Amino acid sequence: MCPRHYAALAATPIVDVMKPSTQDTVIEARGVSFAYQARSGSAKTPHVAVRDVDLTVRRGELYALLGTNGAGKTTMLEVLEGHRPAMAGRISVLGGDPSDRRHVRPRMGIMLQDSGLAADLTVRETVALAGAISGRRDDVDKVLEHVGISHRSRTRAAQLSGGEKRRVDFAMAIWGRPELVFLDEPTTGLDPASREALWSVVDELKSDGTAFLLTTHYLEEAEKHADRVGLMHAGSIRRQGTLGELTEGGVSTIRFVPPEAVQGLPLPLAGTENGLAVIETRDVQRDVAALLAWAAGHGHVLRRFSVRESGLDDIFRTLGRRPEGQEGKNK
Ligand SMILES: Nc1ncnc2c1ncn2[C@@H]1O[C@H](COP(=O)(O)OP(=O)(O)OP(=O)(O)O)[C@@H](O)[C@H]1O
Repeated sequence: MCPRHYAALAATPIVDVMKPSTQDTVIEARGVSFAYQARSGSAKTPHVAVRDVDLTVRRGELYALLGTNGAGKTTMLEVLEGHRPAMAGRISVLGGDPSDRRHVRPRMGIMLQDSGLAADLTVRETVALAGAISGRRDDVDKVLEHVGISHRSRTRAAQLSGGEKRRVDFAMAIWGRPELVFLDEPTTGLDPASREALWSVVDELKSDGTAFLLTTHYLEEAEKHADRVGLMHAGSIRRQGTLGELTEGGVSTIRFVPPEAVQGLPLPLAGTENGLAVIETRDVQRDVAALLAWAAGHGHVLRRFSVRESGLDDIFRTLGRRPEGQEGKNK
């Protein structure tokens, strides 16, 4: 779409509901755009935060929407949650219009970046109240236990730590095991054990068929738990696919402390880093085998030997580099 088209977006908010392509499709977005209206000043050009995004999330799948700061991830989530009307494109969430609260509320859980808990309510009251409004049934004590916050059930929200508040937010989102859960940076502020506990609940619900749409800045969490990943920059999805598809053909690195007076390495050195020799490879298995055979044959011990596969962070670094207008359309 041309910039002039985007300039017209803010005048015509629409929610064009589409029929999902398959029975398993929980979220389907085609060509979705959203622009924030300029509030003051002479410039009336809206700020396009999401442009022409295609995205599909299927039953039992975790889709991670990753990207640079200000890329438009939260805005896209808010459109799909039904909190902001898309200004172009077509959407189906749970087979209907995400702004139709009666349709989606009983089937969808949302963990916002900052939910703003009522300071005066206890943990138990907060989760029970959110559960009652959700239209889904569950047992408050079981839910608190499930997310590891039952020891604070009688504590008022105002007295909770940041990480404890996140667990309460998570409890409200998964109440009643919804079909679809939005997680906006769910593990920010959680210690490593609490993160692991949250992911084990997500994995369990996923295996039961719950679909998740996640945003996070923790790439390693997306690498570990996402079935598919979309990488966003400046409002568009620049790359989209499984981790394998996204990292295919990427460069992996082998590192080790070079043996004294090393000579005749079977592979070229890419350089050294903090005293470690670094070898870059596109065929890890072949090159690791060659290196270890060489070391064994010459009686060398390769201390601190490690292999780092090409990952999302490698793609991330190149995200902002693609010239505007030349990026491929997401799948
Ligand atoms: N209420 C608003 N009014 C105007 N512009 C906004 C508003 N909220 C967000 N924006 C702008 O829209 C763009 C996308 O913001 P958004 O919060 O969706 O990005 P994000 O990818 O979630 O960022 P982050 O990773 O930093 O949380 C940014 O340029 C931001 O400044």
